[in-house]
Amino acid sequence: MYESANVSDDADRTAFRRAEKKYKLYYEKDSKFSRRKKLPKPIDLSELLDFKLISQDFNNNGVLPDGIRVSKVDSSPVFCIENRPGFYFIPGALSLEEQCKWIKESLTNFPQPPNRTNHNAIYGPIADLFDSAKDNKVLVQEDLTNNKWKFYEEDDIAKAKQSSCKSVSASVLLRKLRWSTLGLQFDWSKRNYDVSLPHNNIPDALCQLAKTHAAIAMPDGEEFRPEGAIVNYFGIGDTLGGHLDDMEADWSKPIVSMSLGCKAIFLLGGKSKDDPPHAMYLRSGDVVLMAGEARECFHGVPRIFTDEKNAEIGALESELSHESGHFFTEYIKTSRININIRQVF
Ligand SMILES: O=C(O)CCC(=O)C(=O)O
Ligand SMILES: [Fe+2]
Repeated sequence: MYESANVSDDADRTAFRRAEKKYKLYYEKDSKFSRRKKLPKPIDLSELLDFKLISQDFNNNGVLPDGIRVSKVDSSPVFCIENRPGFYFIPGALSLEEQCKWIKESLTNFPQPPNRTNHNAIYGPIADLFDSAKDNKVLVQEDLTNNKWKFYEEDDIAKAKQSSCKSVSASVLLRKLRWSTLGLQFDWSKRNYDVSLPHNNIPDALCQLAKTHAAIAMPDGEEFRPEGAIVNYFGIGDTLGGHLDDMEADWSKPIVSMSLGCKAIFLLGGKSKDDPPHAMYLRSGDVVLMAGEARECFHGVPRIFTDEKNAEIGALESELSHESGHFFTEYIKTSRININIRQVF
């Protein structure tokens, strides 16, 4: 599912694949700037749905583009796409304060054991990754036979080098953090929930937030039960390939998906990858729900924007640096985090 920049694509077999390729980050090859600074190739953004603009237009003039409906007009509107029943878009659902809170949690607490991350397979459980990165620590392999790793102060690293232990800096590991799992642990190798793995419940505040936003997509009289969540971390050039989330038992229940940090392009395809996808922006604070038929639709993230103009995180950056210092801000300047919350059973 995950890809990094510079991976060459297969043939453009499907409409979904062609859209992924259209929006993905490629760099100019022969730019005169190329030796100093890699220059992203320009892309055509004219076909993107922009729910922030749609929302402004709706609030000011009561008009909607063809094919877009409003599902509920409460304090803020929830938008639907006519030919994608079960898909809901809530622009700016999270306040700046909420965005800051969940960015910080995603970097500090969510990757803590027993929650699993993409690093588990190589290093085993890693505690305190964020603080260790902040303190310039280095993870050193202490015991080759049992694959045991431990953080050391940078100054102690000479010892490790002498004894030719493998080592990797915490800041590199933080940059390479691609996912963590909350609540019931999802096993990516088997693409299944492994209920035998130790786990903590999803934090109450996150459950409450998910329940509130899920309500509009829930079958009448039922309340959403958050049981598992996957946190995706995107750096420059990272993408999430077209996929279905089909390991949950009851597809009438929504996946609640929150966007944090740099703006992204989201592709919502149909039930076949041959169906041309809708492309739309996802900004920090947007919430998307996928329930019912939309659970059967291929979707993915071919692009995040990390340049100042397109990332659209000015307000978030100043709020975050104001309340939490520059380390979180530096991370989020070139990153996007997505928290998607699921009812598993
Ligand atoms: O990053 C996103 O917005 C989508 C994430 C997603 O589809 C997933 O984790 O299954
Ligand atoms: Fe997904």
